[in-house]
Amino acid sequence: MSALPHWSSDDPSSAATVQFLPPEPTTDASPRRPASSAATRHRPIIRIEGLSKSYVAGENVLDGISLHVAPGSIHGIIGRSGAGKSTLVRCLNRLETPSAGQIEIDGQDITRLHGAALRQARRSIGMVFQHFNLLSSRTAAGNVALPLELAGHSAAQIRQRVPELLALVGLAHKADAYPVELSGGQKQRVGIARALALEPRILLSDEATSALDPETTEQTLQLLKRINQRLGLTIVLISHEMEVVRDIASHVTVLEHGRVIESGPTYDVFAFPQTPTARRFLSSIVAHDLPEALASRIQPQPAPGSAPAIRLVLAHAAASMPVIALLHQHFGIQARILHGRVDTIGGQPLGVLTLALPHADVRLDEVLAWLRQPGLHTEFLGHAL
Ligand SMILES: Nc1ncnc2c1ncn2[C@@H]1O[C@H](COP(=O)(O)OP(=O)(O)OP(=O)(O)O)[C@@H](O)[C@H]1O
Repeated sequence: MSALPHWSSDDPSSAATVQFLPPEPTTDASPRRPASSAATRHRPIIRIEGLSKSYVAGENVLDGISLHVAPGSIHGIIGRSGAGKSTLVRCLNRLETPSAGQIEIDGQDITRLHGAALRQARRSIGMVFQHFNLLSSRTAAGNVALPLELAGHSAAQIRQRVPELLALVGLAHKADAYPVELSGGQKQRVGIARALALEPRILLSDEATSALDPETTEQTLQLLKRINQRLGLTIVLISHEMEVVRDIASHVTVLEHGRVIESGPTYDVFAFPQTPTARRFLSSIVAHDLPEALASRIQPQPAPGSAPAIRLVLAHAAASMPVIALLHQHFGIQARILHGRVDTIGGQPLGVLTLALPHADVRLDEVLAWLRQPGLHTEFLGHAL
C-alpha cells in the first residue's frame, strides 16, 4: 500500500496547474548561472587563454586554463590540494614559466617578456604568502623598504613611502620591530605593505590567512577589502577556507586537475554549483549535499511512511520567504526540515533547505509548480523514510 496515494510520483517536471503565483512577473528560476557578470562586462585586467604548465614532460599540472579577471574584483581560486592553484597564481607573476598559452596583464602578454621588461611588468603585481616570507634580519620598515630599494628608489622617496605603507596597514607604531617581535597577523600586514610598495594593480594572495586564527583572519580580510576598495586593487586569492571566499571574493573559480570546472560571481557559484566537486567544496557553507546517513534514507520510489523530499535553494529576496508557512497556507502541508542552512554570501542571503512534504491530498507536481517562483529553485530528490 502506498502511504501517499494522491501524490504524483511521475516526473515532477511535468507539473500542470499553478495554484498560486506571486504578484510580480515571474522570471526563470533556473539553476543555471547567468552568463553575464562583472567579469565579462569589463575589459579584463587579467586575461588567461589556454594556459598549460607541466613540471614533468607530458604531465600537465595546468591544462588549457582560460580565465578572465575583472578590474577591481576580488577573485577567489579554490580546489583540492594539488589542483594547480599555486601554480596558476605563480604563472601570473612568472614565478613559474607557462608551458603554453597566454597571460595578458592589462593588455600586455607577460608570457613573452624577459629580463628588464619582465621585471618592469612584475612591479604591477604584488604577492602575499601564507608564511609571510619576511627577512628576519630587517625591521618591519626595512622589509617594506626592500622592494623600493631593489627598484632603485631614492633614500628620500623610501623614507617618505615606508611610513605611509605601514600606516595603511595599521602598523605605523611597529616600524622598528623585527619579525620575531610581531604577531602572525602583524607579520602578514607587513607582508601586505611590502606587496603594495610598488603600487601594483594586482595583488596575489596565496593562502595569506591560512596560518592565522579566525579573529586575525577576519581583520586581515577586512584590510584586504579596504585596500581593494580604496586603491581599486584587483586581488586574486587562493584559499582552502570557504568562509574566506564567501566573505571577500566577488568572483570565484574552481580548479580540478589543472582545469577550470566552474567560474563566476561568488553568489552564483555558491547558490548553483554545477559540479559535484564544487558542491562538496562548498558544503561547509551551503547545504547542497546531504549527510550520508540522511541521503541513504531518500529512495527513488515511495514506501510506507515515506514523504516526498525536495531541496529548495532560496536565493536573494526569496531567502526571507516564509516558505514553510506558505506551503501550509496554500496546500495544508506540514513540511519537515530534514537539513539546511541559511548564510550570507557577499551581503546577500542564501538558503538551502531539504524538506519532507508529507501530505495525502495534494499532487506533488502542483506543489512543485507553485514553488517555481523568482529566486526559488526546487529539486525533487525522492522519497524520504
Ligand atoms: N616545483 C614543482 N616541481 C614539480 N612539481 C610541482 C612543483 N610545484 C608543484 N608541483 C606539482 O604540481 C601539482 C599542483 O601543485 P600546486 O601547488 O599548484 O597545487 P595546489 O592546488 O596549490 O595545491 P595545495 O592546495 O596543496 O597548495 C602537484 O601535483 C604538485 O606536486
